[in-house]
Amino acid sequence: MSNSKVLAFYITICVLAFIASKITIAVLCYRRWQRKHMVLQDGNFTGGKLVMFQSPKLKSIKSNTFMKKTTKLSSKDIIGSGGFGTVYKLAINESLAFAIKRLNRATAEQDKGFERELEAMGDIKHRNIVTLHGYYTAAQFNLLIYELMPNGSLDQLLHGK
Ligand SMILES: Nc1ncnc2c1ncn2[C@@H]1O[C@H](COP(=O)(O)OP(=O)(O)OP(=O)(O)O)[C@@H](O)[C@H]1O
Repeated sequence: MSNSKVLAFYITICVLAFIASKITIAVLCYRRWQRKHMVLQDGNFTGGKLVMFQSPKLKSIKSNTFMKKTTKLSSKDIIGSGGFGTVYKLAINESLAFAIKRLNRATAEQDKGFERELEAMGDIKHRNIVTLHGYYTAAQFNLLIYELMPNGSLDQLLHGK
């Protein structure tokens, strides 16, 4: 091999190594950023994935505790239902409770509804708008984890149950 070819070979190797190292650093930084923005992330709950956004309220809750209580929800915990799903009250302890909205995944439209709600509510933070704390997604259903409004809806307040 001529000298120029050897030189070109080394330069190519150096450029490729440089690009690979940059990509590795970018991936590691992105993963670190993702971890920082989630309190809990677990892919092992009956094949589903739980994601809780970072908030002081959730710091003390373990993902196992949260999921164990969620799987025990039954019809007696229902606090409402809308066009897309059923809403349950999930009490973690005496001072902490959430509203869990369960959306079935029977149709593509239901999946889209979940994604739309997640995108819209995940981006909003306002004292007059209920906070979305996270979500759980599994093969059969999706859950949206909301701050519980203990006094019910404005509709209920105005028109009764
Ligand atoms: N965060 C919450 N805290 C307390 N109750 C809630 C909460 N979110 C929903 N609910 C109750 O569950 C009911 C259904 O809510 P949901 O968001 O599923 O539907 P909706 O917004 O009323 O209607 P649609 O799904 O058709 O837009 C509400 O009317 C309310 O009574």
